[in-house]
Amino acid sequence: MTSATHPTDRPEDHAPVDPAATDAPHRTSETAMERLTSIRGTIDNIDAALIHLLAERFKATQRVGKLKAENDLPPSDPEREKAQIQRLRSLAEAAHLDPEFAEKFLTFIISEVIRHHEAISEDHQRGHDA
Ligand SMILES: O=C(O)C(=O)C[C@]1(C(=O)O)C=C[C@@H](O)C=C1
Repeated sequence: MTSATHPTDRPEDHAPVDPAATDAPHRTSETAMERLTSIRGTIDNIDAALIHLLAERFKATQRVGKLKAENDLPPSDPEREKAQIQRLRSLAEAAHLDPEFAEKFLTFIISEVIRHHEAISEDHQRGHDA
């Protein structure tokens, strides 16, 4: 088997390569402050991407919240959450990210989503009771 087709060579199995994170010889002429600034540029780009991804995720979950309220479905789905946690823990392991952190992060986001679902459901009920 060639290395390109090896199952562990999928790009998603590796942490993204940050060229500013290495101590390659060609970078030794840079000062520590220049390197710090360069790495912080990468961090700022990643933080921006995370915000955009979270905004898209919350737009999708707002649609789920409305669908659930209109169809009398409960705000939370523990079985779905169990599957999501298992999936993200294994993705985290493959990406060399702490799976405990990945689980806490997902649980934190989902608890906020459930709060939104409950608010949508209460609004929906109020609309029907009025
Ligand atoms: O998939 C759902 O049923 C959702 O409401 C979305 C979501 C999530 O944020 O991923 C939120 C709450 C549920 O307990 C499970 C998953």
